[in-house]
Amino acid sequence: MQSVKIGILGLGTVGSGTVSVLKRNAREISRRAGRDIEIFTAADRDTDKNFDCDLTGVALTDDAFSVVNNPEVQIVVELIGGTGVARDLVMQAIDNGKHVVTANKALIAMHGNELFANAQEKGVTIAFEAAVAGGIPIIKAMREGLAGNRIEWLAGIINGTGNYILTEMRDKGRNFSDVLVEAQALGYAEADPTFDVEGIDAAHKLTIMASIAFGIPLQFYKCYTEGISKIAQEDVQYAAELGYRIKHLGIAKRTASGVELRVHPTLIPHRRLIANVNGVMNAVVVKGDAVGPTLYYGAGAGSEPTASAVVADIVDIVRALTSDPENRVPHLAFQPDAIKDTPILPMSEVTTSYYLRIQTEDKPGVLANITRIFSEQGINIEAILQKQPEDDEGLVPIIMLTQPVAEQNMDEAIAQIEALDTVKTTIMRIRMETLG
Ligand SMILES: NC(=O)C1=CN([C@@H]2O[C@H](COP(=O)(O)OP(=O)(O)OC[C@H]3O[C@@H](n4cnc5c(N)ncnc54)[C@H](O)[C@@H]3O)[C@@H](O)[C@H]2O)C=CC1
Ligand SMILES: N[C@@H](CC=O)C(=O)O
Ligand code: NA
Repeated sequence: MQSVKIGILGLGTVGSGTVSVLKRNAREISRRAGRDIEIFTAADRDTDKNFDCDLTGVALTDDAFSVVNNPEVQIVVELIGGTGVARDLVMQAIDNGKHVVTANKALIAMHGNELFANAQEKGVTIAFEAAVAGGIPIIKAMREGLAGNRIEWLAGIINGTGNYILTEMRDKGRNFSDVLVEAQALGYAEADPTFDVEGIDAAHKLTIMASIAFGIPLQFYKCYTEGISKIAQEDVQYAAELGYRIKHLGIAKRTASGVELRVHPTLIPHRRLIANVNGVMNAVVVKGDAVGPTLYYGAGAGSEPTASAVVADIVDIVRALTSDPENRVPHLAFQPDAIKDTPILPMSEVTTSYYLRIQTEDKPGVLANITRIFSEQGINIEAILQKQPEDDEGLVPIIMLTQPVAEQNMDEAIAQIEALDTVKTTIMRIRMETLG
Protein backbone atom coordinates (compact mmCIF):
# COMPACT_ATOMS: atom_id res chain seq x y z
CA MET A 1 0.00 0.00 0.00
CA GLN A 2 1.17 3.53 -0.77
CA SER A 3 2.65 5.57 2.06
CA VAL A 4 0.84 8.65 3.41
CA LYS A 5 2.84 11.81 2.66
CA ILE A 6 3.12 14.51 5.27
CA GLY A 7 4.63 18.01 5.21
CA ILE A 8 6.03 19.58 8.37
CA LEU A 9 6.07 23.35 8.97
CA GLY A 10 8.67 24.46 11.54
CA LEU A 11 11.63 22.35 12.61
CA GLY A 12 12.29 23.82 16.06
CA THR A 13 11.89 22.04 19.40
CA VAL A 14 8.66 20.20 18.53
CA GLY A 15 9.28 19.87 14.78
CA SER A 16 12.67 18.20 15.20
CA GLY A 17 11.27 15.93 17.92
CA THR A 18 8.47 14.91 15.57
CA VAL A 19 10.93 14.01 12.78
CA SER A 20 13.05 11.99 15.23
CA VAL A 21 10.11 10.04 16.68
CA LEU A 22 8.61 9.34 13.23
CA LYS A 23 11.94 8.04 11.97
CA ARG A 24 13.01 6.08 15.05
CA ASN A 25 9.65 4.35 15.55
CA ALA A 26 8.68 4.11 11.86
CA ARG A 27 7.99 0.36 11.89
CA GLU A 28 5.97 0.40 15.11
CA ILE A 29 4.01 3.44 13.91
CA SER A 30 3.11 1.92 10.53
CA ARG A 31 2.02 -1.32 12.26
CA ARG A 32 -0.43 0.83 14.21
CA ALA A 33 -1.49 3.18 11.42
CA GLY A 34 -1.82 0.50 8.74
CA ARG A 35 0.24 2.61 6.30
CA ASP A 36 3.81 3.91 6.18
CA ILE A 37 4.16 7.61 6.98
CA GLU A 38 6.60 9.49 4.78
CA ILE A 39 7.98 12.92 5.70
CA PHE A 40 7.78 14.13 2.13
CA THR A 41 8.77 17.74 2.73
CA ALA A 42 9.49 20.17 5.59
CA ALA A 43 9.81 23.93 5.83
CA ASP A 44 11.75 26.16 8.16
CA ARG A 45 12.41 29.84 7.57
CA ASP A 46 16.04 29.22 8.49
CA THR A 47 17.29 26.30 6.42
CA ASP A 48 20.97 26.90 7.27
CA LYS A 49 20.79 26.18 10.98
CA ASN A 50 21.80 22.91 12.63
CA PHE A 51 18.60 20.94 13.04
CA ASP A 52 18.24 18.59 16.01
CA CYS A 53 17.06 15.76 13.77
CA ASP A 54 18.07 13.69 10.76
CA LEU A 55 16.54 15.18 7.61
CA THR A 56 17.86 12.57 5.18
CA GLY A 57 15.30 12.01 2.44
CA VAL A 58 13.21 15.06 3.42
CA ALA A 59 12.86 17.85 0.84
CA LEU A 60 13.68 20.98 2.84
CA THR A 61 12.42 24.43 1.89
CA ASP A 62 12.20 27.87 3.45
CA ASP A 63 8.80 28.43 1.84
CA ALA A 64 6.06 27.03 4.09
CA PHE A 65 3.35 27.88 1.54
CA SER A 66 5.02 25.57 -0.99
CA VAL A 67 4.36 22.73 1.48
CA VAL A 68 0.67 23.49 2.00
CA ASN A 69 0.22 23.94 -1.76
CA ASN A 70 2.06 20.74 -2.67
CA PRO A 71 -0.52 18.35 -4.22
CA GLU A 72 1.42 15.30 -2.96
CA VAL A 73 1.09 16.30 0.71
CA GLN A 74 -1.96 14.79 2.45
CA ILE A 75 -1.34 15.91 6.03
CA VAL A 76 0.17 19.28 7.03
CA VAL A 77 1.84 19.38 10.47
CA GLU A 78 1.98 22.99 11.72
CA LEU A 79 4.74 23.47 14.32
CA ILE A 80 5.65 27.13 13.76
CA GLY A 81 3.46 28.66 16.46
CA GLY A 82 1.67 31.99 16.83
CA THR A 83 -1.50 33.25 15.20
CA GLY A 84 -0.08 35.12 12.21
CA VAL A 85 1.46 33.11 9.39
CA ALA A 86 0.46 29.86 11.12
CA ARG A 87 -3.22 30.79 10.78
CA ASP A 88 -2.83 31.63 7.08
CA LEU A 89 -0.96 28.37 6.45
CA VAL A 90 -3.55 26.24 8.25
CA MET A 91 -6.43 27.97 6.43
CA GLN A 92 -4.67 27.43 3.12
CA ALA A 93 -4.04 23.77 3.91
CA ILE A 94 -7.74 23.25 4.74
CA ASP A 95 -8.80 25.09 1.58
CA ASN A 96 -6.52 22.71 -0.32
CA GLY A 97 -8.36 19.74 1.23
CA LYS A 98 -5.49 18.67 3.51
CA HIS A 99 -5.78 17.36 7.05
CA VAL A 100 -3.90 19.37 9.67
CA VAL A 101 -2.06 18.44 12.85
CA THR A 102 -0.96 21.30 15.10
CA ALA A 103 0.60 21.85 18.53
CA ASN A 104 -0.49 25.49 18.46
CA LYS A 105 -2.82 26.23 21.39
CA ALA A 106 -2.88 29.98 20.70
CA LEU A 107 -4.16 29.28 17.20
CA ILE A 108 -6.87 26.83 18.32
CA ALA A 109 -7.99 28.91 21.32
CA MET A 110 -8.23 32.13 19.31
CA HIS A 111 -9.22 30.96 15.82
CA GLY A 112 -10.48 27.41 16.39
CA ASN A 113 -14.16 28.24 15.84
CA GLU A 114 -13.53 29.50 12.28
CA LEU A 115 -10.89 26.86 11.51
CA PHE A 116 -13.13 23.99 12.60
CA ALA A 117 -16.08 25.38 10.65
CA ASN A 118 -13.91 25.59 7.53
CA ALA A 119 -12.49 22.09 8.12
CA GLN A 120 -16.01 20.70 8.60
CA GLU A 121 -17.09 22.24 5.30
CA LYS A 122 -14.06 20.84 3.45
CA GLY A 123 -14.38 17.40 5.08
CA VAL A 124 -10.92 17.48 6.70
CA THR A 125 -9.69 17.09 10.27
CA ILE A 126 -7.65 19.44 12.46
CA ALA A 127 -5.96 17.44 15.22
CA PHE A 128 -4.46 19.27 18.22
CA GLU A 129 -3.56 16.81 20.99
CA ALA A 130 -0.12 18.40 21.45
CA ALA A 131 -1.74 21.79 22.07
CA VAL A 132 -2.93 20.85 25.57
CA ALA A 133 -0.66 19.42 28.26
CA GLY A 134 1.99 18.33 25.73
CA GLY A 135 2.39 14.56 25.67
CA ILE A 136 -0.58 13.74 27.93
CA PRO A 137 -3.40 12.36 25.76
CA ILE A 138 -5.94 14.60 27.51
CA ILE A 139 -7.89 15.62 24.40
CA LYS A 140 -8.41 12.00 23.45
CA ALA A 141 -9.35 11.05 27.03
CA MET A 142 -11.97 13.80 27.31
CA ARG A 143 -13.32 13.65 23.78
CA GLU A 144 -13.58 9.88 23.54
CA GLY A 145 -12.87 8.15 26.86
CA LEU A 146 -15.26 10.32 28.89
CA ALA A 147 -17.98 10.62 26.21
CA GLY A 148 -20.55 8.97 28.48
CA ASN A 149 -20.18 11.56 31.25
CA ARG A 150 -21.59 14.93 32.11
CA ILE A 151 -18.31 16.62 32.97
CA GLU A 152 -18.69 18.72 36.14
CA TRP A 153 -15.29 20.38 36.43
CA LEU A 154 -11.67 20.07 35.46
CA ALA A 155 -8.55 21.57 36.97
CA GLY A 156 -4.99 21.27 35.81
CA ILE A 157 -1.37 22.25 35.96
CA ILE A 158 -1.13 22.96 32.25
CA ASN A 159 2.01 25.01 31.85
CA GLY A 160 5.29 23.14 32.24
CA THR A 161 7.44 26.26 32.40
CA GLY A 162 5.40 27.79 35.23
CA ASN A 163 5.33 24.56 37.20
CA TYR A 164 9.08 24.16 36.75
CA ILE A 165 9.61 27.68 38.14
CA LEU A 166 7.31 27.18 41.17
CA THR A 167 8.93 23.83 41.96
CA GLU A 168 12.49 25.18 41.82
CA MET A 169 11.48 28.20 43.97
CA ARG A 170 9.94 25.91 46.61
CA ASP A 171 12.53 23.11 46.65
CA LYS A 172 15.74 25.03 46.07
CA GLY A 173 14.83 28.60 47.04
CA ARG A 174 15.92 29.72 43.56
CA ASN A 175 14.78 33.02 42.16
CA PHE A 176 12.14 33.41 39.53
CA SER A 177 14.15 34.87 36.66
CA ASP A 178 17.08 32.39 36.86
CA VAL A 179 14.71 29.45 36.61
CA LEU A 180 12.85 31.02 33.70
CA VAL A 181 16.09 31.37 31.71
CA GLU A 182 16.80 27.68 32.35
CA ALA A 183 13.27 26.65 31.24
CA GLN A 184 13.80 28.60 28.02
CA ALA A 185 17.12 26.82 27.37
CA LEU A 186 15.39 23.47 27.88
CA GLY A 187 12.87 24.32 25.11
CA TYR A 188 9.85 24.46 27.45
CA ALA A 189 8.94 28.13 27.16
CA GLU A 190 6.85 29.87 24.50
CA ALA A 191 8.54 32.21 22.01
CA ASP A 192 7.32 35.01 24.32
CA PRO A 193 7.81 33.59 27.85
CA THR A 194 5.34 36.07 29.37
CA PHE A 195 2.72 33.74 27.85
CA ASP A 196 3.96 31.11 30.31
CA VAL A 197 4.42 33.19 33.45
CA GLU A 198 1.36 35.42 33.04
CA GLY A 199 -0.98 32.49 32.42
CA ILE A 200 -1.84 33.24 28.77
CA ASP A 201 -0.59 29.85 27.57
CA ALA A 202 -2.56 28.10 30.33
CA ALA A 203 -5.64 30.15 29.39
CA HIS A 204 -5.29 29.01 25.76
CA LYS A 205 -5.20 25.38 26.92
CA LEU A 206 -8.03 25.81 29.44
CA THR A 207 -10.22 27.43 26.78
CA ILE A 208 -9.76 24.37 24.58
CA MET A 209 -10.45 21.88 27.38
CA ALA A 210 -13.57 23.76 28.55
CA SER A 211 -15.07 23.62 25.06
CA ILE A 212 -14.47 19.89 24.85
CA ALA A 213 -15.78 19.30 28.39
CA PHE A 214 -18.96 21.35 28.16
CA GLY A 215 -19.76 21.63 24.44
CA ILE A 216 -19.37 25.43 24.31
CA PRO A 217 -17.63 27.62 21.68
CA LEU A 218 -13.96 28.55 22.22
CA GLN A 219 -13.96 31.85 24.18
CA PHE A 220 -10.38 32.67 25.11
CA TYR A 221 -11.11 36.36 25.75
CA LYS A 222 -13.56 35.48 28.55
CA CYS A 223 -11.00 33.45 30.50
CA TYR A 224 -9.85 35.15 33.74
CA THR A 225 -6.04 35.07 33.62
CA GLU A 226 -3.58 35.73 36.44
CA GLY A 227 0.11 34.74 36.34
CA ILE A 228 2.69 33.63 38.88
CA SER A 229 5.12 36.53 38.61
CA LYS A 230 3.90 38.17 41.86
CA ILE A 231 4.29 35.02 43.99
CA ALA A 232 6.97 35.75 46.58
CA GLN A 233 9.28 33.22 48.20
CA GLU A 234 7.55 33.89 51.58
CA ASP A 235 4.10 32.99 50.18
CA VAL A 236 5.50 29.63 49.11
CA GLN A 237 6.90 29.11 52.65
CA TYR A 238 3.78 30.30 54.54
CA ALA A 239 1.55 28.10 52.37
CA ALA A 240 3.80 25.14 53.24
CA GLU A 241 3.58 25.93 56.97
CA LEU A 242 -0.21 25.80 56.70
CA GLY A 243 -0.17 22.48 54.83
CA TYR A 244 -0.62 23.77 51.28
CA ARG A 245 1.30 24.07 48.01
CA ILE A 246 0.90 26.92 45.54
CA LYS A 247 0.21 25.68 42.02
CA HIS A 248 -0.71 27.60 38.89
CA LEU A 249 -4.05 26.06 37.96
CA GLY A 250 -6.48 26.32 35.09
CA ILE A 251 -10.00 25.64 36.39
CA ALA A 252 -13.20 25.18 34.39
CA LYS A 253 -16.36 24.45 36.35
CA ARG A 254 -20.00 24.08 35.40
CA THR A 255 -22.38 25.87 37.80
CA ALA A 256 -26.14 26.40 37.77
CA SER A 257 -25.73 29.80 36.10
CA GLY A 258 -22.84 29.24 33.69
CA VAL A 259 -19.23 28.20 33.38
CA GLU A 260 -16.29 29.39 35.49
CA LEU A 261 -13.16 29.74 33.36
CA ARG A 262 -10.10 30.89 35.29
CA VAL A 263 -6.33 30.60 35.49
CA HIS A 264 -4.60 31.74 38.68
CA PRO A 265 -2.14 30.67 41.38
CA THR A 266 -4.02 28.40 43.80
CA LEU A 267 -3.35 26.92 47.24
CA ILE A 268 -4.02 23.16 47.23
CA PRO A 269 -3.80 20.85 50.28
CA HIS A 270 -0.33 19.27 50.09
CA ARG A 271 -1.72 15.73 50.33
CA ARG A 272 -3.57 15.98 46.99
CA LEU A 273 -1.82 14.14 44.16
CA ILE A 274 -1.89 17.24 41.97
CA ALA A 275 -0.07 19.25 44.66
CA ASN A 276 2.83 16.83 44.19
CA VAL A 277 3.18 17.30 40.44
CA ASN A 278 6.57 18.90 40.04
CA GLY A 279 8.96 20.33 37.46
CA VAL A 280 7.85 20.34 33.83
CA MET A 281 5.22 17.69 34.52
CA ASN A 282 1.56 18.56 33.95
CA ALA A 283 -1.55 16.98 35.44
CA VAL A 284 -5.24 17.43 34.81
CA VAL A 285 -8.08 16.25 37.05
CA VAL A 286 -11.40 15.79 35.23
CA LYS A 287 -14.53 15.06 37.26
CA GLY A 288 -17.29 13.26 35.37
CA ASP A 289 -20.68 12.49 36.96
CA ALA A 290 -20.39 8.78 36.17
CA VAL A 291 -16.67 8.09 36.54
CA GLY A 292 -15.88 10.53 39.39
CA PRO A 293 -12.50 12.27 39.48
CA THR A 294 -9.88 11.04 36.99
CA LEU A 295 -6.25 12.18 36.86
CA TYR A 296 -3.97 12.47 33.82
CA TYR A 297 -0.25 13.03 34.35
CA GLY A 298 2.83 13.38 32.14
CA ALA A 299 5.33 15.72 30.52
CA GLY A 300 3.63 18.96 29.54
CA ALA A 301 6.43 20.35 27.38
CA GLY A 302 9.66 19.38 25.67
CA SER A 303 10.69 18.07 22.29
CA GLU A 304 9.84 14.36 22.21
CA PRO A 305 7.01 14.37 24.81
CA THR A 306 5.19 16.88 22.61
CA ALA A 307 6.15 14.97 19.46
CA SER A 308 4.50 11.91 21.01
CA ALA A 309 1.15 13.71 20.83
CA VAL A 310 1.81 15.09 17.33
CA VAL A 311 2.60 11.62 16.00
CA ALA A 312 -0.46 10.10 17.70
CA ASP A 313 -2.62 12.65 15.86
CA ILE A 314 -0.94 11.78 12.55
CA VAL A 315 -1.68 8.08 13.19
CA ASP A 316 -5.32 8.89 14.02
CA ILE A 317 -5.72 10.78 10.75
CA VAL A 318 -4.06 8.04 8.72
CA ARG A 319 -6.44 5.49 10.26
CA ALA A 320 -9.44 7.70 9.47
CA LEU A 321 -8.43 8.51 5.88
CA THR A 322 -10.96 6.05 4.54
CA SER A 323 -13.87 6.96 6.86
CA ASP A 324 -16.59 9.46 5.91
CA PRO A 325 -16.07 12.94 7.42
CA GLU A 326 -19.42 12.73 9.28
CA ASN A 327 -18.30 9.55 11.05
CA ARG A 328 -15.13 11.12 12.44
CA VAL A 329 -14.77 12.24 16.07
CA PRO A 330 -16.03 15.89 16.20
CA HIS A 331 -13.32 18.52 16.73
CA LEU A 332 -14.78 19.76 20.03
CA ALA A 333 -16.27 16.38 21.08
CA PHE A 334 -19.88 17.57 20.59
CA GLN A 335 -21.52 17.63 17.14
CA PRO A 336 -21.11 21.16 15.66
CA ASP A 337 -24.87 21.88 15.75
CA ALA A 338 -25.02 20.78 19.41
CA ILE A 339 -22.54 23.37 20.71
CA LYS A 340 -24.36 25.57 23.29
CA ASP A 341 -23.55 29.14 24.22
CA THR A 342 -23.60 28.63 28.02
CA PRO A 343 -22.41 31.92 29.61
CA ILE A 344 -18.89 32.23 31.04
CA LEU A 345 -19.33 33.73 34.52
CA PRO A 346 -17.59 36.98 35.60
CA MET A 347 -15.00 36.45 38.36
CA SER A 348 -17.14 38.52 40.79
CA GLU A 349 -19.58 35.58 40.87
CA VAL A 350 -16.94 32.93 41.50
CA THR A 351 -16.81 31.54 45.07
CA THR A 352 -13.52 30.24 46.53
CA SER A 353 -11.57 30.16 49.77
CA TYR A 354 -8.61 32.53 50.04
CA TYR A 355 -5.06 32.80 51.35
CA LEU A 356 -4.29 36.41 52.29
CA ARG A 357 -0.98 37.97 53.33
CA ILE A 358 -1.52 41.35 54.99
CA GLN A 359 1.51 43.49 56.00
CA THR A 360 0.44 45.64 58.97
CA GLU A 361 1.96 47.75 61.71
CA ASP A 362 2.29 45.86 64.98
CA LYS A 363 -0.34 47.84 66.98
CA PRO A 364 -3.26 46.90 69.22
CA GLY A 365 -6.61 46.74 67.44
CA VAL A 366 -5.22 45.88 63.99
CA LEU A 367 -6.62 42.37 63.98
CA ALA A 368 -9.94 43.56 65.44
CA ASN A 369 -10.39 45.99 62.51
CA ILE A 370 -9.62 43.31 59.96
CA THR A 371 -11.99 40.77 61.50
CA ARG A 372 -14.75 43.42 61.75
CA ILE A 373 -14.46 44.08 57.99
CA PHE A 374 -14.51 40.35 57.30
CA SER A 375 -17.59 39.87 59.40
CA GLU A 376 -19.42 42.74 57.60
CA GLN A 377 -18.67 40.98 54.30
CA GLY A 378 -19.80 37.58 55.60
CA ILE A 379 -16.26 36.14 55.46
CA ASN A 380 -15.33 33.38 57.93
CA ILE A 381 -11.70 32.84 58.90
CA GLU A 382 -10.36 29.29 58.76
CA ALA A 383 -6.81 29.87 60.08
CA ILE A 384 -4.52 32.73 61.12
CA LEU A 385 -0.74 32.84 61.27
CA GLN A 386 0.99 35.93 62.67
CA LYS A 387 4.73 36.21 62.08
CA GLN A 388 7.37 38.32 63.83
CA PRO A 389 8.23 41.71 62.27
CA GLU A 390 10.33 40.89 59.25
CA ASP A 391 11.26 44.04 57.42
CA ASP A 392 13.10 47.27 58.32
CA GLU A 393 9.81 49.10 58.77
CA GLY A 394 8.73 46.58 61.42
CA LEU A 395 5.71 45.44 59.46
CA VAL A 396 4.16 42.17 60.58
CA PRO A 397 2.80 39.69 58.06
CA ILE A 398 -0.59 38.26 59.04
CA ILE A 399 -1.51 35.20 57.00
CA MET A 400 -5.18 34.24 56.85
CA LEU A 401 -7.07 31.39 55.27
CA THR A 402 -10.79 31.98 54.77
CA GLN A 403 -13.81 29.81 54.11
CA PRO A 404 -15.45 30.09 50.65
CA VAL A 405 -16.80 33.54 49.78
CA ALA A 406 -17.96 35.24 46.58
CA GLU A 407 -15.13 37.17 44.89
CA GLN A 408 -17.10 40.44 45.00
CA ASN A 409 -17.26 40.29 48.84
CA MET A 410 -13.57 39.54 49.06
CA ASP A 411 -12.78 42.46 46.67
CA GLU A 412 -14.76 44.79 48.95
CA ALA A 413 -13.08 43.48 52.13
CA ILE A 414 -9.61 43.82 50.61
CA ALA A 415 -10.33 47.39 49.48
CA GLN A 416 -11.45 48.34 53.00
CA ILE A 417 -8.50 46.63 54.71
CA GLU A 418 -5.99 48.23 52.34
CA ALA A 419 -7.52 51.63 53.25
CA LEU A 420 -6.73 51.13 56.97
CA ASP A 421 -3.90 53.36 58.27
CA THR A 422 -2.08 50.39 59.75
CA VAL A 423 -1.97 48.41 56.49
CA LYS A 424 0.97 49.59 54.47
CA THR A 425 1.19 47.43 51.35
CA THR A 426 -1.08 45.77 48.84
CA ILE A 427 -2.63 42.57 50.18
CA MET A 428 -1.41 39.36 48.55
CA ARG A 429 -4.36 37.12 47.75
CA ILE A 430 -4.25 33.58 46.37
CA ARG A 431 -7.41 31.56 45.77
CA MET A 432 -7.69 28.06 47.26
CA GLU A 433 -9.26 24.84 45.97
CA THR A 434 -9.66 21.49 47.71
CA LEU A 435 -10.17 19.61 44.40
CA GLY A 436 -12.03 16.89 46.26
N1 LIG B 1 8.18 23.57 23.10
C1 LIG B 1 7.25 22.86 23.69
O1 LIG B 1 7.51 22.16 24.69
C2 LIG B 1 5.84 22.88 23.19
C3 LIG B 1 5.47 23.70 22.15
N2 LIG B 1 4.18 23.68 21.68
C4 LIG B 1 3.80 24.49 20.55
O2 LIG B 1 4.47 23.99 19.39
C5 LIG B 1 4.70 25.06 18.47
C6 LIG B 1 6.19 25.12 18.14
O3 LIG B 1 6.90 25.36 19.34
P1 LIG B 1 8.47 25.13 19.44
O4 LIG B 1 8.87 23.97 18.63
O5 LIG B 1 8.78 25.15 20.89
O6 LIG B 1 9.00 26.48 18.79
P2 LIG B 1 10.44 26.75 18.13
O7 LIG B 1 10.62 28.21 18.15
O8 LIG B 1 11.47 25.88 18.75
O9 LIG B 1 10.22 26.26 16.61
C7 LIG B 1 9.52 26.99 15.65
C8 LIG B 1 10.24 26.80 14.32
O10 LIG B 1 9.45 27.40 13.29
C9 LIG B 1 10.34 28.09 12.41
N3 LIG B 1 9.58 29.15 11.75
C10 LIG B 1 9.18 30.33 12.25
N4 LIG B 1 8.48 31.02 11.33
C11 LIG B 1 8.46 30.26 10.20
C12 LIG B 1 7.90 30.42 8.92
N5 LIG B 1 7.21 31.52 8.59
N6 LIG B 1 8.06 29.44 8.01
C13 LIG B 1 8.76 28.32 8.35
N7 LIG B 1 9.31 28.11 9.55
C14 LIG B 1 9.15 29.07 10.49
C15 LIG B 1 11.46 28.60 13.32
O11 LIG B 1 12.64 28.86 12.56
C16 LIG B 1 11.62 27.44 14.29
O12 LIG B 1 12.58 26.51 13.84
C17 LIG B 1 4.15 26.32 19.14
O13 LIG B 1 2.82 26.51 18.72
C18 LIG B 1 4.17 25.95 20.62
O14 LIG B 1 3.21 26.65 21.37
C19 LIG B 1 3.24 22.85 22.22
C20 LIG B 1 3.55 22.02 23.25
C21 LIG B 1 4.87 21.99 23.84
N1 LIG C 1 5.39 26.66 26.98
C1 LIG C 1 4.53 25.56 27.20
C2 LIG C 1 4.84 24.47 26.22
C3 LIG C 1 3.82 23.46 26.16
O1 LIG C 1 2.66 23.68 25.88
C4 LIG C 1 4.69 25.03 28.61
O2 LIG C 1 5.67 25.42 29.28
O3 LIG C 1 3.84 24.26 29.06
NA1 NA D 1 -1.90 16.51 24.98
